[in-house]
Amino acid sequence: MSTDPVSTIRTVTVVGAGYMGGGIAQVLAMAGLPVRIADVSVEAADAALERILGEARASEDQGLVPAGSADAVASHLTAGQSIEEAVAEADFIEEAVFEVPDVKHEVLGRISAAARPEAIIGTNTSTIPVRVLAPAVSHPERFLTVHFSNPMPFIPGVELVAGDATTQGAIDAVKDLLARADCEGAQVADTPGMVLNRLQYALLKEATSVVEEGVATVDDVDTIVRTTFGFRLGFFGPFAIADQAGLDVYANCFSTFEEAYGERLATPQLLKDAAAEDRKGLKNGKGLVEDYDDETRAELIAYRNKAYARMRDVLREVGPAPRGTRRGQD
Ligand SMILES: NC(=O)c1ccc[n+]([C@@H]2O[C@H](COP(=O)([O-])OP(=O)(O)OC[C@H]3O[C@@H](n4cnc5c(N)ncnc54)[C@H](O)[C@@H]3O)[C@@H](O)[C@H]2O)c1
Repeated sequence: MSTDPVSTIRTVTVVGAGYMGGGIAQVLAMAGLPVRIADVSVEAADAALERILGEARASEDQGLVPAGSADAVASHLTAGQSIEEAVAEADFIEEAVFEVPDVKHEVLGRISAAARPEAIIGTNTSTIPVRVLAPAVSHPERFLTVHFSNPMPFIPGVELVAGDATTQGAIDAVKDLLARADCEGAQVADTPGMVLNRLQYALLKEATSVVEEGVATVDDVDTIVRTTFGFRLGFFGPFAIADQAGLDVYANCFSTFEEAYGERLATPQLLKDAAAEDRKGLKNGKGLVEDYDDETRAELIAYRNKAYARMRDVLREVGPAPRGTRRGQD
């Protein structure tokens, strides 16, 4: 028999209070939700609680989170005695144990057996499809991937993936929870690696090829990424960036890529269609996925310029990242 998942999440349990689970618990407790954590043992959960409270205090002392955040975490976060005890009353349970399907199956089975049937269960898996994990859960209509990013207290984006049975109500309840915690959820299809890691790993793969081919050193790759398109990514995604550069420019560049690298970097159909419709992006107001009237265009350019100018200020203030010892030179 199917059960409607809760429509408003008021209490949370995080199972697996390691690096990610600890950060997730911290952020949700900071947002004022009662949060319980559970781990392999009561000792592990207690130790995680101490660690999270210390991290919350340190973040506040460094001015990285609003004043009062550490107290909010201290008053909202508790450690459970066991997975079963910790999940019994929760509206939402987030599983954040090791990225090993068998371990996740076992833990999700225990969570679903002990939780209320209407409790929503999320998995923080980075790569495992929902359809692989859903069989571990009874009432799969309340199960979905809720993939937070690292370091959780500071990165707001969350990927959501519904399984075949997941109800829209469960997705909406999680989106509402995320909004209350100042996070932003985006729903994507059930594929290995989803969107974030597929794009991020594609970048690493191409960066590795560039170095292996002797095109650039690791340092030069990093410098180019940080100082050029990486600069834009805090504000815009790839489609908006293409519109701003000019779709005709992109089409010409893809021709060169296709000639050099073949199918792997061939012109995407979306861009071919745009060229056929004389879509040039911001320059003629006809973009890849949206059109821009003159007023929006002017506002967008002003926003972009302000964003990048401020980005330079932030980088000057924060300074370069500390470096380790280069391998082979120690
Ligand atoms: N580290 C990242 O950058 C990152 C980013 C996004 C998503 N994730 C995903 O989050 C999940 C957790 O990753 P992490 O980096 O926090 O790992 P982690 O090793 O820091 O934490 C895992 C926690 O799960 C606990 N655990 C393991 N088996 C358990 C069990 N049977 N019962 C209860 N607790 C158990 C461990 O004791 C540990 O505290 C993984 O699925 C990972 O892919 C990680």
